Amino acid sequence: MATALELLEAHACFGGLVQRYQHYAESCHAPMRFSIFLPPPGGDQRHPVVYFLAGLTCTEETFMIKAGAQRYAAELGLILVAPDTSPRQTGISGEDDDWDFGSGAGFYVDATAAPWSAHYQMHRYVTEELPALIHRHFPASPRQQGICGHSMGGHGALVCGLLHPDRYRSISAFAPVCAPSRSPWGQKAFAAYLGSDQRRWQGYDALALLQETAGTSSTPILIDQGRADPFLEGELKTRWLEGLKDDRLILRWHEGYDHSYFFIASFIGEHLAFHARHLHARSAA
Ligand SMILES: N[C@@H](CCC(=O)N[C@@H](CSC=O)C(=O)NCC(=O)O)C(=O)O
Repeated sequence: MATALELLEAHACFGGLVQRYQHYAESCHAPMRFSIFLPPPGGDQRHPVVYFLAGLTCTEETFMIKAGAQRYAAELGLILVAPDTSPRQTGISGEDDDWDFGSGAGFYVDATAAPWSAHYQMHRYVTEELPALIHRHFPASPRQQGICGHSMGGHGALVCGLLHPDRYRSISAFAPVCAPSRSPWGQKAFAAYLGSDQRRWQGYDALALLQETAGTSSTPILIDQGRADPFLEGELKTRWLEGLKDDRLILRWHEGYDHSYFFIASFIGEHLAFHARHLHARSAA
């Protein structure tokens, strides 16, 4: 049976449309919300899709409201999809106690440890259930998907893209948590969602996956990082990527930029152009 989509709001935007929806997610056994930007319609044309995974404390609204991405997506003919960052109101004890854990902090993993495993299946939701739903209900091209994210969502974008090279043709990230199994945010989340066996964490660690897939995957990756980001040394570990010498990876440093959406807004146009270049190239191939 096709999933019912409940429209929560809709706004005209740059000749296209921003909409926000709620639906029941089978993977999370919970209602989930997402925002979508649909570019101006072009006949029967199906559009490439860029998924944006937001960071800690964000919702499905944050990117659509703060990043200023719609002007670029309208020009490039891209659909943008921004899911919420976790299931909410699941009834799990303590889910709302911390800003960096539980609600708003799903870390884009499939939890294996109780009680989180009952609902926190964000990896499957983002990589399987949501794309299937988007392709069913919107003029999206299933073979032209890119994925982008910020901070916790930057980790999510790198991990989803690296684990599923067949599903995502381009990957980009702003200030990603590059090695969550060695950062306090990631360690707190992974210990609860995946259990204490740290070998399991490696499957969701972008740095480990970059090393593991070097030479076997060619998905292009763009990462932007501000040098004035207060989380750079403690949480993000972006400098560790510099040693990789990975041909897939473009890592750009920006003097004076911090961790905020002002940083994202400054470079989102270049990220979407990067995705459009690779996704449109695929359509022609
Ligand atoms: N509340 C925290 C800061 C939370 C924060 O900075 N969240 C970032 C993502 S951090 C990594 O995933 C964010 O995107 N916030 C939303 C926004 O609108 O800026 C604190 O007080 O330190």
